[in-house]
Amino acid sequence: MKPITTPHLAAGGIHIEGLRKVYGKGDSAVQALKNVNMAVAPGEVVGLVGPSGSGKSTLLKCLGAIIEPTSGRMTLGNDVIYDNAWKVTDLRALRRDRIGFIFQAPYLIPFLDVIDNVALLPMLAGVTNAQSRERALELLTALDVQHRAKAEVSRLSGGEQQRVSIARALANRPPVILADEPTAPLDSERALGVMRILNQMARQFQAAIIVVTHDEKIIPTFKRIYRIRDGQTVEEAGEGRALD
Ligand SMILES: Nc1ncnc2c1ncn2[C@@H]1O[C@H](COP(=O)(O)OP(=O)(O)OP(=O)(O)O)[C@@H](O)[C@H]1O
Repeated sequence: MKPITTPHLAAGGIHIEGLRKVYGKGDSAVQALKNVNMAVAPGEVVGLVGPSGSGKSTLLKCLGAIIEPTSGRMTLGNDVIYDNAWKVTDLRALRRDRIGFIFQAPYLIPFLDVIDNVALLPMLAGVTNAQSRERALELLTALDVQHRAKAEVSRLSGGEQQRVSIARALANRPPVILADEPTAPLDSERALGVMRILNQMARQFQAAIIVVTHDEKIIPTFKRIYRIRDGQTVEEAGEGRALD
């Protein structure tokens, strides 16, 4: 096995120590996460890989402040988010402003055009409409779909919709992006295309990106992988196969 290169997280990134999650109580309790340690630096894309039932979704939901862990510690940049209890009072604002989500399906809003799908989150966060649209257009340009800015989402190809959903995840400039099986339905070429984009976006916007995947096509692209099994993570060096 190759040596591990855990990034130093002097500034930014996400850091998790000894995270545990128990569902239920007593005899029916399930220890979904037993001891998860993870560090992802700004600009880095890591893989989170594990068999069914190993705890990937639970970890992603804890990271995304969708469910509450049982114990442990999570920091985002210099801020302690969770330390045996939430340390942030407004979890909705945390999810909206500091965490970007990318799913297997794009889940775009059908009655908004492309640019407003991306601009909506900054608008909800209090950015003016004009600035939100400007930011959305900048992201759509970075993702090479700016020519579709005024289109209805139903008129976009699947690949274009996926790029718009990546732009939306970046719209509030979150320090962390959680991607849940973003390449599962795609063929090899398109899957690698999405990974190329995620790597570019991580560098350009200094986001720390965590990609949950089973997809053998993209696993060689990661420089670092967290394997999760029975609720525990083990870090290993990936192949980091060049994407460009
Ligand atoms: N709401 C819940 N209540 C009780 N147990 C749960 C709940 N959600 C998940 N679990 C259990 O926690 C463990 C981890 O589940 P989790 O969904 O995180 O795994 P996963 O790796 O995402 O699996 P998959 O790849 O099949 O989606 C499993 O044993 C599962 O049955």
